Amino acid sequence: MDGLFISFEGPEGAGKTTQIRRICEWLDHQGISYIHVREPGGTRIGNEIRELVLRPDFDEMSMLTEVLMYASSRAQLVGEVIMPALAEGKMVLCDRYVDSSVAYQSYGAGVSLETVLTINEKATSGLTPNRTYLLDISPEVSESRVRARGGDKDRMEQRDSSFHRRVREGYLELSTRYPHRYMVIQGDQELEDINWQIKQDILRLMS
Ligand SMILES: Nc1ncnc2c1ncn2[C@@H]1O[C@H](COP(=O)(O)OP(=O)(O)OP(=O)(O)O)[C@@H](O)[C@H]1O
Ligand SMILES: Cc1cn([C@H]2C[C@H](O)[C@@H](COP(=O)(O)O)O2)c(=O)[nH]c1=O
Repeated sequence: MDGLFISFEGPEGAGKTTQIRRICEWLDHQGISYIHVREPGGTRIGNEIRELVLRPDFDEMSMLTEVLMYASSRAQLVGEVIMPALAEGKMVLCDRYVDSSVAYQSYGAGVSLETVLTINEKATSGLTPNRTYLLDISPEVSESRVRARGGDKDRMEQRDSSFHRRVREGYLELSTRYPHRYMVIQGDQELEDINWQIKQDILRLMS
């Protein structure tokens, strides 16, 4: 039987990685078999693509190149890691997936929805998550968390506040378009409260 495929989405600093780590610890305790991957990345090839697509000095990168790079990393991840894990009945926790391309490259940067969806349909062979947790935070909270994290901003983090506002709106639109797949969680709640909501939902999905 195929395992559950779960994606985590949201703006920069929304808390995806933090929540996934806690869910992994919980799944370990429960003895539930899972894998945890992130995008872009998750494979040798994907990790190389990640370095390229996020390089802050690649100003000349065209939007089509950007869409194709995220989709290339995804195609490799789906074929090499995600599909085999699901076929073995493992749960897959994915830190970002196709909806990131829709939110960032389409809503944020203006690439047509049709282009992003067509390319990603090919890249994923149509594989869609069973559940998507959208950790929703305002651009102000996002900005302050990214600033507190320190370090240099990557190519996406460098984009202006209107871009990040459109990304957030894009995610919220996706959540209304796919209400059965999406669960929207306010990302500025206490870590433990968010974690509890996700765990309860995973238990429901597994029952
Ligand atoms: N609910 C929360 N309340 C306060 N701070 C939080 C919360 N969740 C996460 N953080 C903090 O916000 C920062 C970003 O969290 P995290 O790396 O998990 O976000 P992310 O969504 O994975 O970010 P990115 O997409 O940029 O990689 C971290 O410093 C983390 O400790
Ligand atoms: C998968 C995917 C990601 N992005 C953007 C979103 C973030 O700015 C970075 C990834 O960094 P993170 O620390 O792992 O969140 O890439 C995108 O624009 N399009 C995508 O498809």
